[in-house]
Amino acid sequence: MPDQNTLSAYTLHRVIGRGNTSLVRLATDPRGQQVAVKIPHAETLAVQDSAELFGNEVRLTLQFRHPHLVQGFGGTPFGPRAFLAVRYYPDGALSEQLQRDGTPLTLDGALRILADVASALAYLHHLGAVHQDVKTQNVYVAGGRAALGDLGNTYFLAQGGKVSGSPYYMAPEIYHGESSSSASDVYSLGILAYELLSGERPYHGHTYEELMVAHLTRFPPPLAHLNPQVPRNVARLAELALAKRTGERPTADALRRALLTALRETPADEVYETDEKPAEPTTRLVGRHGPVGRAAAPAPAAPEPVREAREDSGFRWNPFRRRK
Ligand SMILES: Nc1ncnc2c1ncn2[C@@H]1O[C@H](COP(=O)(O)OP(=O)(O)OP(=O)(O)O)[C@@H](O)[C@H]1O
Repeated sequence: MPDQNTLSAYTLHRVIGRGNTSLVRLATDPRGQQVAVKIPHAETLAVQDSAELFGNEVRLTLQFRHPHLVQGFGGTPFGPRAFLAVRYYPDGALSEQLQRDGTPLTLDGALRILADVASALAYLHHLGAVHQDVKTQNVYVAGGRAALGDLGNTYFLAQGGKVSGSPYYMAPEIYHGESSSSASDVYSLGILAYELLSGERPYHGHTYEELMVAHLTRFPPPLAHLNPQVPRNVARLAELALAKRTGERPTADALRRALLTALRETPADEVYETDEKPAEPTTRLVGRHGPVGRAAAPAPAAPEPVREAREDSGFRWNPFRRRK
């Protein structure tokens, strides 16, 4: 069986997407299974910061393992043959799906996507990591279930990293140039919740400055006014997620529980079986946010060689085990 961490192991087919960092092609892996292969643009590799972002995405995608993070199969973080093979989503990103369909999600469909993203964030936060780029462009949905992708800006708090985000989703503290934290991800999740549950983003603006003013000074209308069907506790927590002060926001796990309860499920504790201890958060953080829409490079995370996640990853996620 060819080594899944070399690009030559994949048969490349048509281009399915193009982002700022990479070209994405449909491919078949050595087992004949369809995958999406991300290949960095030449310009990405030529600039150290953007090459590091791509390398970071490759390493973390292969390191983390969770049903609601886009699954990585193999990759090479650096060099002219750098690439990342991930699960293929025929409908593309959620942003594209929403634009194409033109119809809003059903209430349960939106609650489910949000519960899945909240679950992925709770996992990252448990490990001491911050995603920093929660938005519809980075959510992928298949069969109604969602996975969060694009870990390029993700970093471990204990190791420090550059703060970044996308202006429509960025928390007030990031606009202030302060450090990001799990609460900043929760804020972005709150924006996503508004968007999916009401069909509208809570804050608008044509420029970075207009969006900054909106995020720093305005409050969105109550979710219940926009969509009276949204369960009361979900609306309350989604509004709290948009609190200007980080300490007033709920955790991703509290949102996950409220969303599952609204879906008439009993939320179980998620147990993360891991060989490694979650990184200890530290107050020392570096960096300021970068230009609109594009992140500065995070500090490299765990200095591990790229591995096939399935066999080697230390993290084992077991949704069925309850914590005593
Ligand atoms: N796993 C996937 N399955 C299907 N389509 C995908 C997948 N990953 C990416 N795409 C398609 O490729 C496009 C570009 O991907 P993505 O946004 O991840 O690119 P990028 O250059 O790495 O990111 P960025 O623009 O944030 O730097 C997406 O909008 C989507 O249409």
